[in-house]
Amino acid sequence: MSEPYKVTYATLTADNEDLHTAYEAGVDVAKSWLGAEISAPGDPDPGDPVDVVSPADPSVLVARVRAASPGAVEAAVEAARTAGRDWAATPWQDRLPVLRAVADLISERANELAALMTIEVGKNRLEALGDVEEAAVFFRYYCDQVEKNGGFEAKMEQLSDTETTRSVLRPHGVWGVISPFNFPMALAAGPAAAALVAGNSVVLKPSVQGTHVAWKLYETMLEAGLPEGLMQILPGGDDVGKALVANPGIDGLTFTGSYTGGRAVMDAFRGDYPRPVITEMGGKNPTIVTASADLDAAAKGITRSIAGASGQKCSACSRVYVDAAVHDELVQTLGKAVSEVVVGDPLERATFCGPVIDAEAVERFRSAVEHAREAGGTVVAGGEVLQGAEGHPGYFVQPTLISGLPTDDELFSTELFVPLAVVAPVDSLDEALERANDTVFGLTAGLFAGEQDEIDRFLAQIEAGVVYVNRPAGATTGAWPGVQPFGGWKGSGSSGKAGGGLHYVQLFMREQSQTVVTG
Ligand SMILES: NC(=O)c1ccc[n+]([C@@H]2O[C@H](COP(=O)([O-])OP(=O)(O)OC[C@H]3O[C@@H](n4cnc5c(N)ncnc54)[C@H](O)[C@@H]3O)[C@@H](O)[C@H]2O)c1
Ligand SMILES: N[C@@H](CCC=O)C(=O)O
Repeated sequence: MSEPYKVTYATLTADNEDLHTAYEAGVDVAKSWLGAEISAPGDPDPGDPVDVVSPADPSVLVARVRAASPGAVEAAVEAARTAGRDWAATPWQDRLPVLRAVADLISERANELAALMTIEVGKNRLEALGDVEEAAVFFRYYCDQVEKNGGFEAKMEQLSDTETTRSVLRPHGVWGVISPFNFPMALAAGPAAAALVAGNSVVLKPSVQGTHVAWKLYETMLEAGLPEGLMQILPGGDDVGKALVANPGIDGLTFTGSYTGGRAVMDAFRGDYPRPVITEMGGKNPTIVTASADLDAAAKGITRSIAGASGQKCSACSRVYVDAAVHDELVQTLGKAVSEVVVGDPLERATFCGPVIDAEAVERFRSAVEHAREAGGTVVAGGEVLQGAEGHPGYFVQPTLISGLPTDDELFSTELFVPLAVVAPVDSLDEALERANDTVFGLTAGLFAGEQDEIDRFLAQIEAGVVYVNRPAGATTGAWPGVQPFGGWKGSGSSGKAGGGLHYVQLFMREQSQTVVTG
């Protein structure tokens, strides 16, 4: 019997046979779920059916999704408000066991949920298992935070013997949670868990392209014993998200997705008084490599962050600034590593890079490569669209590295969300830091360097919320709750507090100062 395994995004190899056997059994279960019809529970007037297909093979129907009607949005918010009253009044000590049971049931079902995710959004098995386990860990971590902080209730100083004051963090009410396609379990579960742990109820609007996984999360939460009504789900696209944002019954909102979507949500979430809104948005994440760096480690970490989840992580590395003295050597080593990435059916054990999500993403890739060539760049590795080639019926592209472009080229500033990075030489760490920071984004960043002084300067000057030094498991990717709090600066995130960190649950609560005079 081999050792029990735990998959995180930093898991480098998976030679544990039990893991693969269990995942493959999960594939059989997930296949039996395919083709489900999904609409908001009790919706009398859902939208026309939209087919969600597998990006690895669009002939595979994953789910037929009918968007929530305006009436269903109203009903979900109202039901969440009603159920939320009892939940908010439930002592935190009684809320936590329910949410820990949710975490345990998610972990128990990890293999079938991960397999469904592989089919629905194209993640390889380790990435998908990591995504599911991260969802469970979010529930556990936020429960632990509430417990460690005594439910965020504290006695304050006294001005007289007859007066006592407590500071209490209390829930807001109903939270809207809008989630993206690329972490269809973890990034729906994370904000939902924090809201629920804090005593709120939740209305979830997942991405259309991750609807089936989000639906299974919803079902799992109910089956684990979450009180009826507390968690609502609204299938559908941006219009359903907009209807949720416009609903005056929403007391707080989290949005995880693109920069444009996040900015639109922040503008639209207005009402008679300000309500909390947390937006987690895109990235254009740089890695800096100095002349003192271990170039093999750099090539490994950067490759994982270019090609992991097919470049569809907000944390993906898409820019590399390397000291001119080692530029050619790094480009050669990195180019080789990128060209050796195994691209293919994400259900296969050997695959590292599955498909991108849809035809639009393939088109973004194709036009970026074309632009790079026209602008005088060199395609060092990859560059080809594989869609339609032997064994690649879905939206497959090659992980790609491009050199030789000027650093003001658009490929250094636009988030593409495909497995493509540009590399450029710099004359100094100062120049690298200036270029790395010269963006609206500030999500993640990596450094490979051998000198302590370089590490200190990077940590002091880089403008990003999640930073890594000398990390072959992922130059810019692979944060884990309780280990690396994950949140963006600047245009990558609005709250300045990070998911899976020490200060996140508190964002879902508001402080009440309670002074009581006796005698
Ligand atoms: N910072 C983070 O933690 C983080 C994590 C994951 C993904 N992302 C970012 O998300 C993007 C990829 O995900 P995506 O393509 O699903 O993003 P997206 O912005 O297209 O959609 C995200 C969600 O928002 C909804 N939505 C979009 N516009 C809306 C609007 N105006 N009002 C209400 N709802 C709206 C969508 O239906 C979906 O559920 C990338 O930019 C990536 O960097 C950021
Ligand atoms: N938390 C993930 C990224 C989530 C965004 O897509 C990471 O750290 O790589």
